[in-house]
Amino acid sequence: MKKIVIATKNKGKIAEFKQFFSKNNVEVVSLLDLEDAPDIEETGKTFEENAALKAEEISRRFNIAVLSDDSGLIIDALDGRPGIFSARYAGEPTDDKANIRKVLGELSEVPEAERTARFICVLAIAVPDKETVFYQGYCKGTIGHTEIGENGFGYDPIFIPDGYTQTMAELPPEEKNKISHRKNAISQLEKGLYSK
Ligand SMILES: O=c1nc[nH]c2c1ncn2[C@H]1C[C@H](O)[C@@H](COP(=O)(O)OP(=O)(O)OP(=O)(O)O)O1
Ligand SMILES: [Mg+2]
Repeated sequence: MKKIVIATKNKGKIAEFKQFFSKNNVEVVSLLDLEDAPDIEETGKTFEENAALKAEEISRRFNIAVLSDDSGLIIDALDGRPGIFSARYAGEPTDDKANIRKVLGELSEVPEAERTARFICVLAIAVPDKETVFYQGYCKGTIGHTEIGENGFGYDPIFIPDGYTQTMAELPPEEKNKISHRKNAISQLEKGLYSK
């Protein structure tokens, strides 16, 4: 079976990548499976820089091709925050529930029409001695008033995708994986790889 190494420790992302790649019969290997995988500091100023840091560090260290995912939530009423700080918005160590509380608190006075947001996913592919390439995907929606739903991860319980009345965390995983920023980035990646 073919393998793909993904430079992430996020179990939610790993589950989604497993679902995406299962249709190609590709086994997903993550940093949780590698011994001595480092914690990579995300010191970049953009999603691209952080995605590159993660993919290139693991690619160099193990001399293999690596995919990484840097993603986050961009809220219009918060001037794009939490953005690249999505994972550590309420401080470190990362706490999804605390991040959600902080966002809902900051939006408490913001009316319905101004609660627009989007998820972004930037994928980087690093190959030893090659230039890193990037693919991007978005998913637009609005931010709800309370957390609802048990599926997914991160900000899913407060994100209502456009065209839906439920939060992303209420959708079955197969449904999220048809419309998500991650799915849209994977589609760009497939287009990019197969058109060359
Ligand atoms: O589909 C999603 N549904 C809900 N929330 C999401 C999603 N996708 C990203 N997010 C949030 C979670 C985290 O707060 C941040 C990603 O931060 P990000 O640094 O890319 O990932 P991470 O630190 O969790 O794992 P890692 O860096 O090991 O890949 O955006
Ligand atoms: Mg991270």
